[in-house]
Amino acid sequence: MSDQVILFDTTLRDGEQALAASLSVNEKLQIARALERMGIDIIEAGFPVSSPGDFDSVRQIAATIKNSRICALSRAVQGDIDAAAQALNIADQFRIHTFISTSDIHVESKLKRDFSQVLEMATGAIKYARKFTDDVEFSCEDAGRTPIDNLCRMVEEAIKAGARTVNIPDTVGYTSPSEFGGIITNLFERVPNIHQAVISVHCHDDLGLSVANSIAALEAGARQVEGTINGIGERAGNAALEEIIMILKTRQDRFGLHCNANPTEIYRTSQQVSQLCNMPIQSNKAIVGTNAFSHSSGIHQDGVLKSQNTYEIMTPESIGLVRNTLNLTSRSGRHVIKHRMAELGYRDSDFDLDVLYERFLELADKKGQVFDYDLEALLFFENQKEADAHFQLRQLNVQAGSNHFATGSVELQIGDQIVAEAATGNGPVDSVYRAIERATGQHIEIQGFDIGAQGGGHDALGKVDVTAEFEGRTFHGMGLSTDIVEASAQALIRIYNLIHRQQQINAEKSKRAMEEV
Ligand SMILES: CC(=O)SCCNC(=O)CCNC(=O)[C@H](O)C(C)(C)COP(=O)(O)OP(=O)(O)OC[C@H]1O[C@@H](n2cnc3c(N)ncnc32)[C@H](O)[C@@H]1OP(=O)(O)O
Ligand SMILES: CC(C)C(=O)C(=O)O
Ligand SMILES: [Mg+2]
Repeated sequence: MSDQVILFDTTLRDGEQALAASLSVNEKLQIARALERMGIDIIEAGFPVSSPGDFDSVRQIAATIKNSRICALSRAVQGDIDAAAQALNIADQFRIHTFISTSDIHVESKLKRDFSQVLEMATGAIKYARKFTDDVEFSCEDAGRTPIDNLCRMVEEAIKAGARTVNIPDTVGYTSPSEFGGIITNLFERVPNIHQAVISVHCHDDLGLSVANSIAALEAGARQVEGTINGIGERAGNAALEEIIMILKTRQDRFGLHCNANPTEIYRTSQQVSQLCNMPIQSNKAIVGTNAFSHSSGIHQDGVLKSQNTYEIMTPESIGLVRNTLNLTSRSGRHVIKHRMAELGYRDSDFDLDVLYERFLELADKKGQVFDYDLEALLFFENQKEADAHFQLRQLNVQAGSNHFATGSVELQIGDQIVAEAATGNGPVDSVYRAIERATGQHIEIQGFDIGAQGGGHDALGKVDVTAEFEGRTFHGMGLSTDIVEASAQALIRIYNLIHRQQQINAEKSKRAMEEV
């Protein structure tokens, strides 16, 4: 049996299912590019039938990404498979992933069918998907709770029908490692044609066992593993792919397995997913948490000073976290910024050096020393900006104290018009939000408002994340500034722009529909 493990990332599909605000196409493309660069073999880009937005993003990702194979999900029904094929067929090679539940509870209570009907739907869907591509993956949803006889039967028939990869998900994170590894061993012992397909696993983290279960399955012979960056996903999430990669790399001595991923891309990709998805990383999270490589107590610090590997089983550098020895201040030039960005894993094409340098100087003037997390936040914020944004914040002023209402005034560029407005409010942010609302003439229902500091100290960059609902969809805007009121205004303006773009798309669609009539 091969010792190569295929890495399948589903951050953009299963991961995205857990987000309050869906990602824009541009945001999904940024994540797909980072995954490609990390060496992920298969990227599950979405579930095209679920919405026109998902369809468009799968199509654009399939058109853009060349070094990872793009995959899309479909239920075991022809309409879903047609949508997946149409979204993917812009790429030379692609994978269709079709699934149906196999556990008694899902078959009876959810699908309201019997097992033989489900077997027929599964094999019919696989054969149909094979009309579009040789690379068809089939998943037995809720395999972890499926009677083993039924699971063996389903796997055997799926392979006969043409599935090249058969995925065994622990959909509700129910099994223990020995149990889940046992399921895979059983399949290898009992399914006669099993070696004609790659056996994959897809574990959820409801009991905190998703990574342990995935590893147990690899030990038992599975050779594809599915997961998401930072473990984001439905409910408690999916197996964290960065943890699996580092287990395979760090414990090669024990497992003897290889994967294509470049681990030095992990840190940057993890940060990007966290920022774009508005999902902060718990500080003690394995591999990518801020504390994952810091040592607090004297005995540990003494040990690390004497020999780093007394308490570090891997180095921060191995995941792309490179310690800085150069102070970045307003006296620094473009060369050092470029050098540091390269050390952090960014390529020249990831940023416009002049723009980044200009933002860096503005920040350095305000706070003195600029840290890595500041640089990364500036880059992230710049990447979010659009030159032709309909709404742009030109100026903002606030008067606030402890005794009175605050007064905020703003000057916005809206299209080619300059609009100025002022309002009072309950605190500076409220007054500015009211002034923006007056200037735009449009009310937006805010659902979530989070202020955080990017880095430590009272001069840290303030990061504001806002989520807001408009016509049943949730939008996410982020703002970044040393002034939290300005960061709050930027986040709201970003939402106005996202909604404006959505309105334009809707208007174009109804125009096209009218023309067709
Ligand atoms: C374990 C997982 O992560 S599965 C993936 C979950 N992801 C999503 O659900 C993506 C977002 N979902 C959607 O956009 C919508 O639910 C859609 C477009 C997929 C379907 O929407 P609707 O047609 O309105 O159906 P709805 O979601 O209410 O119900 C699901 C239907 O699909 C059926 N179904 C569920 N899974 C499957 C499957 N794998 N194959 C075939 N049918 C299925 C259900 O039995 C139900 O059918 P019913 O209407 O006959 O009872
Ligand atoms: C669609 C399948 C693979 C899934 O996400 C699950 O079972 O958790
Ligand atoms: Mg899942």
